[in-house]
Amino acid sequence: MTRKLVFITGNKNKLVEVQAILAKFDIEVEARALDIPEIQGTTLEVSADKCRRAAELVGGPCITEDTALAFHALGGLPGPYIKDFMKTIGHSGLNAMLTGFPTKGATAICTFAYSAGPGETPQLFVGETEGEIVPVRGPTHFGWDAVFQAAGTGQTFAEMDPVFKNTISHRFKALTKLVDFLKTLPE
Ligand SMILES: O=c1nc[nH]c2c1ncn2[C@H]1C[C@H](O)[C@@H](COP(=O)(O)OP(=O)(O)OP(=O)(O)O)O1
Ligand SMILES: [Mg+2]
Repeated sequence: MTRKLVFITGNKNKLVEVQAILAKFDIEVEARALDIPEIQGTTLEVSADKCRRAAELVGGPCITEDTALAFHALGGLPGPYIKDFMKTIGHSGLNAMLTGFPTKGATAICTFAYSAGPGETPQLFVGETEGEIVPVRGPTHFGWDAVFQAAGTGQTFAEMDPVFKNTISHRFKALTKLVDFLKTLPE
C-alpha cells in the first residue's frame, strides 16, 4: 500500500529529491511550503525543534528535514547555519573561509525528523556524505551543490546526474533510515 507523508519545507529543490527518492519506496510525499522558524543549537536540536513546530502547525503527523554543512577545519561550522552563510557570502565566500587551512574537508549532514503529531517527540534520522569544498563547478541553483565535491566521485553534487546524487547523498542515507522506521509503524 502506498504510504503518504506530509513534508514541511520551504525548499523546492529538497522536495524534488525527497519525492524522487521516496517514490522508490512507494511513499507519496505531500508538500506544505511553510518556512518554519529555526532555533540555534546543534543540528539535532534544530531538527527536533523544527519538526515539533511543524506538527503543531499542520495538526498531524509530518516530516521535516534540516541540512548542515560541517567544515572539518572549523570544528563543524557553519553546520546548521550554512543557509545564512550561503546567503551572505555565497560560493566564493565558502571557499575563501578555508583559505590557509590544511583541509577543505566537509561533511554534508541531513537530519530528517518525524513527528506523529502535535506534542509527540520527533524521531531523528541522520545521513552523512563526505566531501570537500572546491571552486564552483556545475549549475548553481541548489544551495552549495556546486562547491561540494563528494569523496571518491571527482564531481560536485551540481555536476552529477541527479539520479546518481540521489544514490549517494546525505539526504538519501537519512531517508533510508526514515523508511526503515516507517516500516515499524502501523499503516
Ligand atoms: O543537497 C543539498 N545540496 C546543496 N545545498 C543544499 C542541499 N540541501 C540543502 N541545501 C542548502 C539549502 C539551505 O541553504 C541550506 C540548508 O538549510 P535548511 O534550513 O535545511 O533548508 P531550507 O531553509 O532551504 O529549507 P527548509 O524549509 O526545509 O528548512 O543548505
Ligand atoms: Mg530552513
